[in-house]
Formats: sequence, C-alpha cells, structure tokens
Amino acid sequence: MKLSLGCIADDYTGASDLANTLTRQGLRTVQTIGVPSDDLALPEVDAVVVSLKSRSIEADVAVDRSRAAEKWLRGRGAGHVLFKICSTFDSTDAGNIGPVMDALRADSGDAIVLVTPAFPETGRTVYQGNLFVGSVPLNESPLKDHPLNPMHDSNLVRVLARQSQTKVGLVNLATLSRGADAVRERLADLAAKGIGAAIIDAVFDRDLETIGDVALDHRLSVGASGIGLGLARALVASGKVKSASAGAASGAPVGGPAACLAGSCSQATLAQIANAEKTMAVLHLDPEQIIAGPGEVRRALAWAADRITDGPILIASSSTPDQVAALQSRHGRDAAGHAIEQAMADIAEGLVRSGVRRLVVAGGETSGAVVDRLGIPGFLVGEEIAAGVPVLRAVGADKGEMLLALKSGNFGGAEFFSDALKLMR
Ligand SMILES: Nc1ncnc2c1ncn2[C@@H]1O[C@H](COP(=O)(O)OP(=O)(O)O)[C@@H](O)[C@H]1O
Ligand SMILES: O=C(O)[C@H](O)C(=O)COP(=O)(O)O
Repeated sequence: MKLSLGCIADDYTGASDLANTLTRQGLRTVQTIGVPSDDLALPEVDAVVVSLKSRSIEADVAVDRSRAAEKWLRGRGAGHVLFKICSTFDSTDAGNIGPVMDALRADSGDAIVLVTPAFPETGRTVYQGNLFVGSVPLNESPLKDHPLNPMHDSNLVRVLARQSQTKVGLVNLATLSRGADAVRERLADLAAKGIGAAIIDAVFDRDLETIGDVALDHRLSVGASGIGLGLARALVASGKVKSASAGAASGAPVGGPAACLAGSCSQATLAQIANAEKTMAVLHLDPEQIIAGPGEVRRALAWAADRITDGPILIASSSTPDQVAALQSRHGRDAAGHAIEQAMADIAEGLVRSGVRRLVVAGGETSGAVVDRLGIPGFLVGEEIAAGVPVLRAVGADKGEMLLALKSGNFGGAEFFSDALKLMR
C-alpha cells in the first residue's frame, strides 16, 4: 500500500470528520484507531487517518504519539502528512497544537508549515488570522465555554505563537486571492525571516483549493477538514490520485438494538439531546454520582436494559456551562472530565455486551474513551449524516459487525440522533 496522504487527528470525531471529507472528495480512505498493528488488514486506500486521543493530554505524550503515527504513515509512502486539529482550534496555551506541529515540522524538514482550521461548510472561516464560528469570533462563540479547552482568543497567530517554539506569521485573504504563486511568494518571505508557521486565511472552498495546491509543495500541513478538502482536490487534479466514487462503504445491515451516548456539553449537543426527547427514551446522568462511584453506571445500564428492545435510547452526561463549571470547581477540570469519559466507556461496554451494535457517540473525548474501551481498531467511511459526521463501519473489531457515528460536539442538525439512526441500519 502506498499512501498519497497521511493524516494524524488529535481526536476521534475530528478523524472521522476528515475521513468523511476525503472520501467525499474521491480519496479511498480508512480511519484507524492509533497506529495500526501490522496484522490489521487494511484495504487498498489513498489516505489513512490515524485517530489519536491526544488533544487534551500532556504535550510531550501528544508529541511522542503523533511522531509514531507520522513514522508509520511515512513508512507507507505518505509524501504529505496533515496534522488534523479542531476546526475551532481547541487547545490551551500549554498546547498541544504548537508542540506537535513543531515536532512534525522538524521531522518533515519543511521550512514553514501552512496552518488553517477553516472549514466553511460548517461555518469556520479565518480572516486576518481571526477564526470565526458562524458570524461571531471564536472567543464570543460557545467554544468559550468548552469544558476542557475553552477558547478566549480568536486571533490564531497569537494563539499558536503562545504554544509554539517557532515564530508565527500570516498569509491574509488578499494574498490568497492573488493565487497559489502569490501564497508561495509570501511563504518564502516569511520563511526567510525565520518564521516557521503561517496561519492562512480562508473563507470559501475555492480558497481551500488554492491552499491545497500550495500545501502539496510541502511535506506537512496543519488544519481541519477544510485543508483536507483542498489537499484532496489538489491530489485528484494533479492526477496523483484517481478519484474514486464518493460512495459510502457499503455492507450488510447490522440491525439489533441502537443506543446514543452524549458526553459533549456543546450548545449544539444540548439542543440535539432536548430534541431527541421527542423520539426516544433519554436518561440524564448525575455527574456527581458518576464521580462518586460505579452506582450511576449500574443505574444507567439497568435503565437501558428495560428499554433497549423497545427502541433507541440516549444516555447523556451533558450539562450547561454553569453546571460544568460548578462540577469542575468541586472536582477539578481534568479529573471530572476523565471520570465522566470513563463512565461513558463503561456504559458503552455494557450496552455492547447486551447486544447493541449500532452506537452514536457525541463528543470527541467521549468518543475516544468509548472506542478505545470497545477495542475497535479501525473504520470504513459510510454515508454522511451531517456535515463532518459520517456513518462508520467498524473493521477488525472482535464483536462482529458494528456501525458507529462519532459526532463532533458542535456538528449535526437539530434532529441529529434520529437522523443518524435512520442511516445506521
Ligand atoms: N456534566 C458534565 N460536567 C463536566 N464535564 C462533563 C460533563 N459531561 C461531560 N463532561 C466532559 O466534558 C468533556 C467533553 O469533551 P468532548 O467529549 O470532546 O465533547 P466536545 O466534542 O463537545 O468537545 C469530556 O471530558 C467529558 O467527560
Ligand atoms: O471540528 C472539527 O474540526 C472536528 O470535527 C473536531 O475536531 C471536533 O472535535 P470535538 O471535540 O468533537 O468538538
């Protein structure tokens, strides 16, 4: 297998988001969980997206795991590696985008790295280096209340510079609008001044195509699904990849009971949970009881056992920002987050043990905990449920056929949970 594109994603929902984009742009793509073991039978693909749960861990561990993934991808022929981060640049001043980028840039030999989280299809645009979520700057969006990575500065040149060892520059929209050669000239100017990374503006998909053209001159880029779209279109346009049908990975229906787990506390997910109350049984977990001990997991599994054969269920730990802040003040941000992630994994394990083979998970860190606990080594990309969220068909799992959807906290429409289950048969 000789890859045309290797990708390292810092969370599992972001990985499936990118795998979805690449697939729809005609790249045969597989999403792996971690660096695949040699005995994992991978299909002939153009791109591999290695999912890591590295967004919110210690920076040095994130660097080590990302470099191991890069080594595996380069070893299978990937001339270009995309470090996939969140379209809302989820990170803190302690990292991990900057430290991982610095390490991968050193490995790649690139003088300068293009960086953009733009993903216009989901309302993520960058102008003068400032990230907008819909019509508001990042620091005025719901991401300011993220439980683990609250975002308080929309200026990504500043944000990345605080995390990185290298100086960070800007390629603005005016330069981008003059085309790929103008971007190349700007990058050369910045690199000549010792600047090792450049935030690049992007507002429309056509901007991403220009970025993708230029990015392929390099061995590394950093960004979200938008730059993935640009890279994919550039690979196809250059003839380096023969565009495959954008069709979903098909397979036999899985059937059986279906369940949804929500650990995301995003505004979008809270609304989706409220809407799901109209179509399925919903259990709201008590976060305090989760932290207190295993009783809340046992209660959830007993609740599920009474209902799972009657129709889909949803179990949510999600709370409002004020409730999240109060819990964190009592127990600590990381401790609370970890405890709840592990409880969701316990519940997922119990549901699968009881026969669930169709599982929707809302939240990137939550998805990481759940998928790791289920021991699923990889996914094929199925139909798109909503922008950035595909149906995933597990490959290599020891539990037989499974369908999952790993929903980025901020993605999906109002009826996402029922929309997903309609496509997960
Ligand atoms: N009620 C709650 N209070 C505090 N933290 C919570 C609560 N429910 C979930 N969490 C934690 O919040 C974090 C949500 O992150 P994640 O799953 O990545 O969602 P998103 O995709 O919205 O970022 C996880 O660490 C999760 O365990
Ligand atoms: O928003 C994106 O680019 C990705 O889908 C992503 O990284 C989502 O992360 P989340 O933690 O699930 O919001």
